[in-house]
Amino acid sequence: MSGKYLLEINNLRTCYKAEHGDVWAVDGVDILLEHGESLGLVGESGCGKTTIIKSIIRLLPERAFSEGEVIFNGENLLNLSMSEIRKIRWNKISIVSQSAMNSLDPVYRVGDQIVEAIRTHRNVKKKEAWSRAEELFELIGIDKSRLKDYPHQFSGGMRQRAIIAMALSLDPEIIVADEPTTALDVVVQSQILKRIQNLQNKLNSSMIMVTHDMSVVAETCQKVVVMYAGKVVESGSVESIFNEPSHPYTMGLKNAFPSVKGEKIELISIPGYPPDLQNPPTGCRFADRCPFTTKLCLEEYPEVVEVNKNHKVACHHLNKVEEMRKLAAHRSTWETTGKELV
Ligand SMILES: Nc1ncnc2c1ncn2[C@@H]1O[C@H](COP(=O)(O)OP(=O)(O)OP(=O)(O)O)[C@@H](O)[C@H]1O
Repeated sequence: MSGKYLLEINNLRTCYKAEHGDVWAVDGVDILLEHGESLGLVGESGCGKTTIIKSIIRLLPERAFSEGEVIFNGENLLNLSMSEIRKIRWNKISIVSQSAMNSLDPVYRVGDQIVEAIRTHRNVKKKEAWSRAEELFELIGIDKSRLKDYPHQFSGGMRQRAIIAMALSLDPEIIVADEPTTALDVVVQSQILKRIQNLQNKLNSSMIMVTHDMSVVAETCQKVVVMYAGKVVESGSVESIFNEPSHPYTMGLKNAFPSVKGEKIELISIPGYPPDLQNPPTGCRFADRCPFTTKLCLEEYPEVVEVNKNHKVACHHLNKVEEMRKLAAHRSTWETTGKELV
């Protein structure tokens, strides 16, 4: 273990080479993850969240490449050979993905699949691996007798918990949960998120939670990174970002999801769509959807400024942030997108 950070992503840029031109889906992203910390990577569909994860563990398609640094335990993962990266994937950085529920093989008992996963990476006897699987089922709250069941005998929520057990089976240093609960109903979703959070605390592993839902982040994370169109627009502690959102996009995202504390707030969605990443604007990428856009926003990409301890924002209008916050809470504000309101 070296350094303060377990994972340090510096100026990560990832490009997909498509027929009609290059798509820089991730464009200059910095992320710092500390030991034992849980970080929420949040933003609308298509903003580059999954691309960041695929870049970290080098699972990009052939016609894609990354630049920059992804330092994990002192090594730049982008420079490792495929055989070296395979030793890290799953073993040290494990993924619970969007489609994980379908990744259990229907013809094998769930327990055997966990045992198999453990024994592929660790030189242990079957019996020892089975005890580990029992221990993990206890941790995720499923009776160990159910290890003998087939996946179809599990509910969706149980299947997802079994996948989490599998992801934890090798004591990874980082658990990446990529939209782990989107396919589940709200009640099960909340139970699973609580469980993930408890487990992460108990095991003291670090976590990256990828989601489009701000309330999921509020429930499970300590730190937040808000992405928009391939760039980080705001990052900081959950308290800081929720109490004092400083980028209009974060303010908009907060409006769009029900409060986890159950406070009644009016849900307001952000009108419009993110820009085409094949031809991104020169200025702030959120400018054409932002109610506070000025000429400067259209012309120059804003610098990242630290507004509070470890709370960083890329917006030209931080001098009027309080006024923006007040206005952003009203639906009418978002109906005037593109007109200088402050
Ligand atoms: N294989 C690919 N070839 C070309 N472009 C791609 C490819 N995969 C993703 N993209 C583009 O990269 C951008 C980022 O996609 P990515 O899947 O990382 O976003 P995301 O935030 O994870 O979205 P979602 O929440 O929908 O998964 C999108 O504009 C997408 O169209």
